[in-house]
Amino acid sequence: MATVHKINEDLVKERQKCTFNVQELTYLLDGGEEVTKERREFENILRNVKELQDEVPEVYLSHKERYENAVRKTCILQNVRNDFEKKREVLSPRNIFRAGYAVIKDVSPFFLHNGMFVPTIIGQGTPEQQAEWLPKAKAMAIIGTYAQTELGHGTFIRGLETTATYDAKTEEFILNSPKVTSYKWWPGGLGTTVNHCITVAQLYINGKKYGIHPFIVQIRDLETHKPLPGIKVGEIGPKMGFATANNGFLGFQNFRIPRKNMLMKNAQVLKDGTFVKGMNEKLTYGTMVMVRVNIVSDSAFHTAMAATIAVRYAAVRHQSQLKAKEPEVQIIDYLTQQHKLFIAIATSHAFSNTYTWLYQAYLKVVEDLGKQKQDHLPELHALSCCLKATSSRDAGVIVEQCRLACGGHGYMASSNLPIIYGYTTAAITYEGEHTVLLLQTARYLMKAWMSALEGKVLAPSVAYLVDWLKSDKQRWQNTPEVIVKGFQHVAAGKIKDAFDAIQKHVKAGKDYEDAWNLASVQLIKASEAHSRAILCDGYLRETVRTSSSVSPSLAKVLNHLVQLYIVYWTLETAGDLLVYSNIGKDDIAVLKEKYEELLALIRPNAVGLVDAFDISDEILQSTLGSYDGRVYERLMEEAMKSPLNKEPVNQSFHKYLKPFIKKAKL
Ligand SMILES: CCCCC/C=C\C/C=C\C/C=C\C/C=C\C/C=C\CCC(=O)SCCNC(=O)CCNC(=O)[C@H](O)C(C)(C)COP(=O)(O)OP(=O)(O)OC[C@H]1O[C@@H](n2cnc3c(N)ncnc32)[C@H](O)[C@@H]1OP(=O)(O)O
Ligand SMILES: Cc1cc2nc3c(=O)[nH]c(=O)nc-3n(C[C@H](O)[C@H](O)[C@H](O)COP(=O)(O)OP(=O)(O)OC[C@H]3O[C@@H](n4cnc5c(N)ncnc54)[C@H](O)[C@@H]3O)c2cc1C
Repeated sequence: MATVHKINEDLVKERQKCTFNVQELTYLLDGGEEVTKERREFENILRNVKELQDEVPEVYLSHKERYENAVRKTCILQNVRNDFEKKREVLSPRNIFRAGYAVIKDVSPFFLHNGMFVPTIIGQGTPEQQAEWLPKAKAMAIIGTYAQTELGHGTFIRGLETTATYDAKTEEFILNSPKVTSYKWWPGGLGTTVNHCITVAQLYINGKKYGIHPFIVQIRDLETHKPLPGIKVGEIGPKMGFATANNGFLGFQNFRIPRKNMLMKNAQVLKDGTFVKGMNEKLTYGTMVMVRVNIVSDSAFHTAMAATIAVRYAAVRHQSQLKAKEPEVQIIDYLTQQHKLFIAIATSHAFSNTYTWLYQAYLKVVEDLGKQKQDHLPELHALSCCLKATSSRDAGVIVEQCRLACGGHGYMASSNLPIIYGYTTAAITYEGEHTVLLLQTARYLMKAWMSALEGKVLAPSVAYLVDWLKSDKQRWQNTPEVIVKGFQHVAAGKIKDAFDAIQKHVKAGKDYEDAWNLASVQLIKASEAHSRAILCDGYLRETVRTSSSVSPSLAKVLNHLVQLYIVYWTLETAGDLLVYSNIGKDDIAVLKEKYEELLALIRPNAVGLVDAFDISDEILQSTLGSYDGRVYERLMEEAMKSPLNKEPVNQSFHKYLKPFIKKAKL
């Protein structure tokens, strides 16, 4: 029987202080009691699968062993999931995503299968193509990835070099990688795991180029798993994180695939080689939009993980005295510590709330596209780009801040903060590099500004530009609503400045593209300010909306958090607000006090708030963040698992140290 340990006394006291019902918040964050129950049930089943327990911590395994262990466990996870779904409803994607962390300590080599391969078949395939591949893909009879990026190009996908040349005689496409730079590079699972992939390649028909399109390609034999003739595939080697994601490379040499393997929901190639244009060529980029929306939710979860670890640790850890002769204080009682941590909790809530409405906006666009309507696509693209960019970047900063807040122990692999940092920061680059996505949004903002000047009606997310042009700056008040308006004024002001900068360069004789480049630092600043205004506005609206349907005690805490988020960012961007809004120095002084008050109000609920994220110890994988707070015991237990502690004297002593010391004595 497993030993039951006492909960750390500080944590017991913290939980007693909590002023709201933790369970109620968990249900709210999950999207309902049923979702929480389903999640807990599934996590509980996984907890009891003996084969999923690691005898040796993964960190001590070699690169190869780690990968093999990840494949082994991912297969078990998939089987457990299949059994679960036979008896009950299909698990929600978010619940399966979360549970995955309890199994694979890092990133699953199957990650891109569910994350992008299946969604691309759904989003880019015709009904016939879906009927052919989806059942096999969903059952994992075929395993795939999304192979777009190449050694030479990740951002500029119109420049991809892999070619798919149509041969009307055989009704096949011939895939080729003409140069080293045209090799696919990065796709998760490609290294040694998958047997299929979506390959994004330049289409050629009768010598004419028709741009990039997605193709389903089988790359390995289903029986032997050997690469098929004409395929060169392998793993790209160790990275900063993503140790078990099995990222790979792929090259083609006259590799033939049938015509039906081009995903043809949008553009089509007919048997005779006739090219039929789709409604909008950018719909080929659809999977990326979906993933960018999802990354906002992932950023919320990664922030919640880091906050849970660092807040529980801060409640358990005592260090230094506030007053002489008094006991050492819990580090969570240092205001500077609260400053580092409470924003982490609020940020996770801000991203969850943002994801809720952004996902609905995404679903609406997908529904509209089904009716051949694409009016809201540019707005969704602009929103998904800047919110993916800002949420992943903020999450990276927050995770690192949480690590720093744990002092030396945060640097231990067993805290799990290094691994969380590895996959959080990867998201800043993948699925559209940070700056590049901000510039995509800026493109939309410049057009919106022009429309505003022309007096046109604007899409809701940029409607504030019209208000800004119409009215004088509002009289400042230190209320969340007026501060959000202030953020919109900052965004509008920066958008205008960036627009004017471009115009100035154009007037001075520059090409528009050069003028754009010369103004691009201002453009990304405008995009960032727009993101912050959207985040604050959406978070405030969602909180007001949910507050009416939850208990008064919970509504109060949610209100503290949203205020903290808004006031934190007011103080962080005070310089901008002073330039672009009516805020005064005195208002900032008042808000500094308000911020300190909010920290004090949140303090008694800090542990309750991270408990409400309901991240089990198996998912958290952290010596510092476990529910029972046995920080020191766990650190010691984990240290004892080091292979270097398995023998009293390591052989290197006899081989190297002893002769070295002897020589030194002579
Ligand atoms: C089980 C255990 C689990 C453990 C998991 C642990 C950790 C993981 C954590 C979270 C991850 C969760 C989910 C994620 C799932 C998978 C992700 C994993 C790995 C990442 C995979 C990848 O990275 S795939 C490759 C992604 N690549 C990119 O994103 C490339 C970026 N580049 C582009 O998108 C484009 O090239 C571009 C947009 C920068 C430029 O395109 P271009 O064609 O040149 O267009 P422009 O000339 O700039 O613009 C023209 C016009 O088009 C409009 N437009 C552009 N894109 C879109 C679009 N997508 N939709 C609509 N419209 C678009 C643009 O606005 C312009 O319009 P205007 O002319 O009107 O201005
Ligand atoms: C962990 C991880 C997993 C990944 N998984 C996959 C996968 O499964 N499938 C897949 O296809 N790809 C994958 N990728 C690749 C990823 O999508 C690309 O790395 C990403 O899109 C960035 O492209 P890049 O590497 O070419 O960077 P680059 O575009 O070369 O960026 C380098 C620098 O140039 C700047 N830059 C580039 N273009 C511009 C511009 N127009 N204006 C201003 N600055 C610019 C960028 O801001 C950046 O600072 C993965 C990457 C990582 C890190």
